[in-house]
Amino acid sequence: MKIVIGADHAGYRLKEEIKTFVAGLGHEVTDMGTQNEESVDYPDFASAVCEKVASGEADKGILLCGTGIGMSIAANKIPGIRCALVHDLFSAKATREHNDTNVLAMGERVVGPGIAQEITRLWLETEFSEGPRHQNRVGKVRSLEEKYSLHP
Ligand SMILES: O=C(CO)[C@H](O)[C@H](O)[C@H](O)COP(=O)(O)O
Repeated sequence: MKIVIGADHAGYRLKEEIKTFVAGLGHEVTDMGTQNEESVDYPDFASAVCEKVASGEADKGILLCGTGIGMSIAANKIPGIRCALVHDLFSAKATREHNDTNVLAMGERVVGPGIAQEITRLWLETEFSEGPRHQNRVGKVRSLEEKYSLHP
């Protein structure tokens, strides 16, 4: 898969770990920065990553910041993005199966690199459950996006 990854200063070190890990799984990884621990603003990197996913240039995105919260809030503002903030293996699997998430957010100040790698592996390898109830619900999420982008 084509994976695009990005982080702010508080997620930079975890980004470097996850980038190497994902490339080692055989995926093509594009790094949208940041490239050091100097203070930057997470929405800039959330949008850089999510625009590539929303346009179809990348299959999935991974975002890292201190908590993952700011990244996930910003990512979910972008049409076509379903981003999950995940810090456990159960949610990593469930959010692919139930929500068909296309962006994963994690917090470097919350989880260590070992669990973050296993979350990433499970999230990347889990398919969306094609069951009609999940398709229906994801369809309703898309409808909300259309409704509120027309009537902010
Ligand atoms: O989620 C976040 C903000 O909601 C991120 O954790 C940021 O990385 C965090 O705010 C950075 O904080 P800092 O004090 O500027 O390092």
